[in-house]
Amino acid sequence: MQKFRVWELAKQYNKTDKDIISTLKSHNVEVKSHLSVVDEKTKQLLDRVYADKQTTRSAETKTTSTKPTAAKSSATKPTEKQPRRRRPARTVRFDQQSGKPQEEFLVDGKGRKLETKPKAQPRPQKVAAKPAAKPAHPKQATAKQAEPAKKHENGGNAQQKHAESDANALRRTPKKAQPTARPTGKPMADEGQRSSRPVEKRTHKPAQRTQPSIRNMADHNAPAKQEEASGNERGGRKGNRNQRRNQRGRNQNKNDRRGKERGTSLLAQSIKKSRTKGKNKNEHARANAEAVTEVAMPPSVTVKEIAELFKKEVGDVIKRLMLLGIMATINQEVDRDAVELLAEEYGITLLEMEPEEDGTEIPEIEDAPEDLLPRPPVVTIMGHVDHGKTSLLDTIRKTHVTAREAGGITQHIGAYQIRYQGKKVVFLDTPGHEAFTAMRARGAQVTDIAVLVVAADDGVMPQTLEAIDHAKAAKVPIIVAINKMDKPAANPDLVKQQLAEHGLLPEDWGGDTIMVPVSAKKHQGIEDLLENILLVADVLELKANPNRNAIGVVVEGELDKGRGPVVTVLIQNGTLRTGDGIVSGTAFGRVRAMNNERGDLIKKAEPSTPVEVLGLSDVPTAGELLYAMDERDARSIAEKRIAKQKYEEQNRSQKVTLDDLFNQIKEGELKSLNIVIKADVQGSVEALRQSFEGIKNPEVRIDVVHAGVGAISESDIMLASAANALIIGFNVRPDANIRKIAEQEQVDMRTYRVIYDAIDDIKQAMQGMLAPKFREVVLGRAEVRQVIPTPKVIVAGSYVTEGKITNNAELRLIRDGIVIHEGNVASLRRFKDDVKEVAEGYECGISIESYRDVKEGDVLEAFTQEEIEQTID
Ligand SMILES: Nc1nc2c(ncn2[C@@H]2O[C@H](COP(=O)(O)OP(=O)(O)OP(=O)(O)O)[C@@H](O)[C@H]2O)c(=O)[nH]1
Repeated sequence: MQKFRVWELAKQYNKTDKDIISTLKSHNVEVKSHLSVVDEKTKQLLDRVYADKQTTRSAETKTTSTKPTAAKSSATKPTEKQPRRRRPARTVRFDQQSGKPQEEFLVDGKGRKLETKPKAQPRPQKVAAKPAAKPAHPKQATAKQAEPAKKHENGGNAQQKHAESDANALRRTPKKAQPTARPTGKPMADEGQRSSRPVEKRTHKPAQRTQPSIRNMADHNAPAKQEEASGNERGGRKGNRNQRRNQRGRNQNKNDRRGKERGTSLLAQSIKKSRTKGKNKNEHARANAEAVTEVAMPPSVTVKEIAELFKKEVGDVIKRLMLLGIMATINQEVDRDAVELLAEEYGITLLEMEPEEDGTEIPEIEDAPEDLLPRPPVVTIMGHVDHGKTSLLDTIRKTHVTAREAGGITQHIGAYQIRYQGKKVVFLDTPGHEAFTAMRARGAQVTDIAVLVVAADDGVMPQTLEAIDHAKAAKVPIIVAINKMDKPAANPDLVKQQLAEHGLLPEDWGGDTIMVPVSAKKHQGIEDLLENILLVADVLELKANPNRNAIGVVVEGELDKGRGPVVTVLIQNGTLRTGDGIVSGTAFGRVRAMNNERGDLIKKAEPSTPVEVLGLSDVPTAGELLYAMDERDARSIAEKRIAKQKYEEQNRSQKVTLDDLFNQIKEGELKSLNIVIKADVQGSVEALRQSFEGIKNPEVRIDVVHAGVGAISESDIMLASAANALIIGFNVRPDANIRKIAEQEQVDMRTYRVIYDAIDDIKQAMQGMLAPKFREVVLGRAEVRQVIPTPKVIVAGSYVTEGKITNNAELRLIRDGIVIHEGNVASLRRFKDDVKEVAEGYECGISIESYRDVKEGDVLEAFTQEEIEQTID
């Protein structure tokens, strides 16, 4: 079902956001703000409401123009009798076909048209279009009523009455002379021209867009100017005559004022002003004309900027914010919700500003079909640990990657190009599937074909299934390489059967998955595999345009001491050349040098070529796209991205962390350190509380905001977040959910098993001495489902619920959120085999070194210690 935002509807119906919201509310449809979303049904309701209203109004307007005297009352207050005072009635003429307001004018007591102006600004007219309608909310009334007043400050009692409704705000706000309310300094006359072409708004230069435009009537001449503009547009001598008359009138007023002022001293004038201040109703009316009623807000504003835009005193803004429960200082940024509340308080309508052009996005250029040329396929090798991915690739490349790798395990993603039967094929060697997924998450689909390596003697294993899921999710065709066929235990039929059970039916069984038996070790079946890869690639008809600026995907990157950032990029489209300007994420630069996978210097890299690129300012993340472009543009985009990143980081509220505690104390940001204590037993809670409260520091005081027994809960985090506190857990462990919430709330949660460690950390952090050399990294968790006693050890038959368990990790045994024991993994097994790791969603047998007290329902948490770089201030 289609969804609509309130502001979109407002635009569509030519209404203000508030109109739409109040109309919806009056029909029992709950909407909160202009950003709220409504469904089609609600839109249909609005269609009906506004269709009805407009039909009625069109009819009324028609009557007004034909029978002026009768129309006068119906246009202003249809239900009332003839109004006592003959005030000008505002009416709007609608276009019969579009139903949109075409012309707005005043009619005098006799129904004569006083002035006419073309529909210039959609919003003010909307208000004018229903003068008699009673606003649903008094605050809305202020905004709407102020509208006619500001336009026709000399318009008589009606305006004066409207002005009174806003008098409260004005009494608080000392009146200032406002030479012009437009920060751009553009005369109001422009408004009519601009708004008569609303489409142009989209084509505004960003610089113009960033200027907050205030639809403020503080410019006393503005209405006159507007009329002038409309007069000009209508053309004709009458318009010019009016213009001249208006001008003469204004000059006369000016002269009168000057004359009066000349006759009195400045002091006398100011005394006179202060005496009359707040008493004279006409004064209020004029002041009201200065009040801002509509403001286009930039996306981020400080209190000071709000005060300027709203034409209010900073103090008043701060006070009102305080009353709304928001504490903000003059230079503090205020979020959109708060600005909306404040605007409502002041009776100001917030206008939607055109979203600024991002400047950090690079538009996609589509290639014409005739520019596309065939390109080599990019193949990813995937599979379970030790099934022979590296060996297979190694055999294909006829080099020896395995020998060079630490511990024989693939450590990095590599990208290599080979040539077979005169055709090129690119191989990516992935260590797992995270990188593959991470790249896709960034929108970079790097792989054309996935080769799934399954050891013929081991069969389908957890990561085999994971690989299938990843390839399927990426809609990449899979070719299965049944490896280790040379082994006596090889059972390809069993592998095929297992794969068939997971949706991959072999071709020879009537399915469509190519399965090739190979032996990486004995170099058997490799040609067959390559032929099949080329066959699939032919079917895929892979093409790219080499004659354009290059786009590539960062496969991996590192900071080389001598060469700076070295980035492996797979070119996807276009040709990258030495000297090209490049940008990738927030890194930018110029291609200083390029090497192919053999380390040879190359001058250009065409589509599907993996290259090592030197010359970027920084190391981008794997999966980031790299674009070739003019170097200055690249720098500019990167700088904008950096600024955007900084802004987003700054916008995250700064919470207290132990690592940053000293800096915060030093900068005077922290006067008291709030702590939430959670421990396994009451004795520990008290011991910690007393110890913490005993820590003396001249600049900061420790405040234990909460202390309790038991596991760290969500409410503890919420409390810590609200109180800007640290959580100190003693012999307790937060579960995955709690950790996630803490991360979201940016609450620093520290757990200890030795009280002195906790006290020491706090003391040292306060003195800026905290030097944690290691940080714990949780690898995963498993739930004990069955306890199997053996003579030597207790095996915990477990199910990995999160992350992974590895055989070299440390283990923590947790019972009901309390840490019972910490120790090393003695053995990790799947079925009867020792394994290096077990991934989430799989069962395994875990035994803990020299420990037997394991119970069903216990949680085993695997973790390692990660070294932290120490910094010296
Ligand atoms: N007999 C036999 N052994 C093989 C074959 N292919 C690989 N191996 C062996 O299997 C072990 C694992 O091979 P790797 O190529 O490192 O496996 P991998 O899948 O890349 O492993 P990771 O990089 O750890 O994910 C090595 O000892 C290889 O010698 C094969 O075709 N036959």
